[in-house]
Amino acid sequence: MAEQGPPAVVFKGVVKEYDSVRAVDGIDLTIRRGETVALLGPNGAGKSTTIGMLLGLFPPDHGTIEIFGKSPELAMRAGHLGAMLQEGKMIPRVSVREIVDFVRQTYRKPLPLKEVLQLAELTKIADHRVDKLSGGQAQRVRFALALAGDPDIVVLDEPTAALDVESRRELWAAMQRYAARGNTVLFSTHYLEEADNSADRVVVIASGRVVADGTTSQIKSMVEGRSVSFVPRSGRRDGYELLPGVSSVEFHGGRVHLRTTDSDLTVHALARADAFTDLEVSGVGLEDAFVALTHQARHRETVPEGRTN
Ligand SMILES: Nc1ncnc2c1ncn2[C@@H]1O[C@H](COP(=O)(O)OP(=O)(O)OP(=O)(O)O)[C@@H](O)[C@H]1O
Repeated sequence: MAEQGPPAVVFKGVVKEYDSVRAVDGIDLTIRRGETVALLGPNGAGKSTTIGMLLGLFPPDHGTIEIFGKSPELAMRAGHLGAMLQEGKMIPRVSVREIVDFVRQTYRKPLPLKEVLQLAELTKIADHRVDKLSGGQAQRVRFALALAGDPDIVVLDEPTAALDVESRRELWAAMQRYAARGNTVLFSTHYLEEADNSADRVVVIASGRVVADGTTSQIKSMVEGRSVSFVPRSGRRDGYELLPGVSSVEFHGGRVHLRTTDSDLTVHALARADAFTDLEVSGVGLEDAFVALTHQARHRETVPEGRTN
């Protein structure tokens, strides 16, 4: 689809500090209209702070943020943004239909009630009381409230935290229905699998910076190679770094874990030395890529200026 007008979101050199903590440390990020983007990072990476500034809840200390070319405050007032933040208590004694309809009516151009209920998969439980719902159903109600004003962009801060697998699946299906209408979605998550399954693009944040940005397969390929692990036949713990292809060596639980750029060469050399039992060779998953990228970012931080490794 051709892009019309300014991008959905543009961050330029955005910095936010709390006392001595630099929560966001120079983020540059453009999100195109219609993209579904996962903001992926460990605890304390700066995801919630980034989302808070995007929603205009507090301003950056440095840099600029534009939503469709407008400031976050103006974009929020114009109804471009819908948000689902981490946990909020449900009002007791009202039904799903009543709360969704109430919130709809606070907007100038809300989505039809029937459509909101369908998008969030709430039609069957529209008459249930909101304080009697399961965790997953309650999250879908929060999602419906974020959609009620028909926003162009919906922002979800760790929407599936504390949900079971089935509830997560239902919430992602609801989100994908909304994205399929051409809307832009930005969500934060710790669940690497969710980013892999649900997002067009993954932005990895560590220590307040973007450390990787691409499709999940691009991010995986940034951490090249495969993982080879085995139980050493002789109990030997040294010399593995000299094997062909090997880029790192770790020991856990009685096993040797090698990362290698050429698993065939590495395994042949191990076989010639009759060095292993219980061999496993696997590709690098997003989990491994994420840990390695975060580690690289931390390493760069601790390397004195002028050094390259
Ligand atoms: N109000 C605040 N006052 C002081 N420090 C804060 C405040 N909010 C966040 N921080 C700090 O800023 C850093 C980034 O926090 P933030 O909540 O943005 O990360 P996050 O990636 O969303 O983490 P989580 O996944 O745990 O929610 C952390 O070091 C955090 O302790």
